[in-house]
Amino acid sequence: MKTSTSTRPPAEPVASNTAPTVTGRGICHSFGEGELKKQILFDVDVSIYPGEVVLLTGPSGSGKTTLLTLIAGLRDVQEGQLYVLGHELHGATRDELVDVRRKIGFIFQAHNLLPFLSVRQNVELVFELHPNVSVDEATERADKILQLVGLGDRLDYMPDKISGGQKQRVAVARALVAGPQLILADEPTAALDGKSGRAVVDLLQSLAREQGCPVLMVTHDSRVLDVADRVIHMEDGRIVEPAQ
Ligand SMILES: Nc1ncnc2c1ncn2[C@@H]1O[C@H](COP(=O)(O)OP(=O)(O)OP(=O)(O)O)[C@@H](O)[C@H]1O
Repeated sequence: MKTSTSTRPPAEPVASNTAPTVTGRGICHSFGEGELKKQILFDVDVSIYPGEVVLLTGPSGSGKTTLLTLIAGLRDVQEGQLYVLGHELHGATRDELVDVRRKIGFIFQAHNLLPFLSVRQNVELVFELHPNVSVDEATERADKILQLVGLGDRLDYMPDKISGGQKQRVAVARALVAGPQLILADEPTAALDGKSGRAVVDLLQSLAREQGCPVLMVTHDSRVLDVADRVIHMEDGRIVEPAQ
């Protein structure tokens, strides 16, 4: 696995011989049927390389979340080619999609913590998708990553007893705990004040880089633009800035 340190310069050029983690070519996507059918993505090309932090920006409704959920294997690819972590998602079976999702860490605006599970249990839950990881190992790995995100003293707290920023850090820990090969984040700082939002993206950047996996983050938050190695800008379902 590629490793990097905090001294790694931002926007380090990606070696041209590095295989992309994500390659999309000619992706089109529509919602609805018949007369109500509306095309949302038009011929989108996108590449994401190991180790980079890429921001996906653009006005509301421009198709950012649709693209992110396609890459996540959460929607069927209708048209175009989309390779994620070596899998072609167009025409992929359910099992293949589950396999891809297992390798991806997701962070959403609403952190989606389960209110009846403790901080530690919310993170351990990820291993439900990894039956080869024992309960003891799941606990050990959850505790370790929660220490890393600064929540080692909140392991047994319930979500309603921690702050919004801490909840989002639990969500980051959950996204990273299984050693993902790609992190997809949709507006991870939207619900946070400036300081907490900054802490979350800094953490995401440094931890993601330590684990060597790329981050693709949808954001409207101009306060976090500086974490980007690259910005992909979308308008009306098209990428208007070069994708690579
Ligand atoms: N499940 C769906 N069914 C029908 N239309 C949808 C669906 N999901 C999204 N859309 C439409 O697709 C368009 C793009 O939505 P998308 O969520 O991808 O945009 P976005 O750029 O992420 O916007 P925002 O920044 O507001 O989250 C919007 O017009 C939206 O209404």
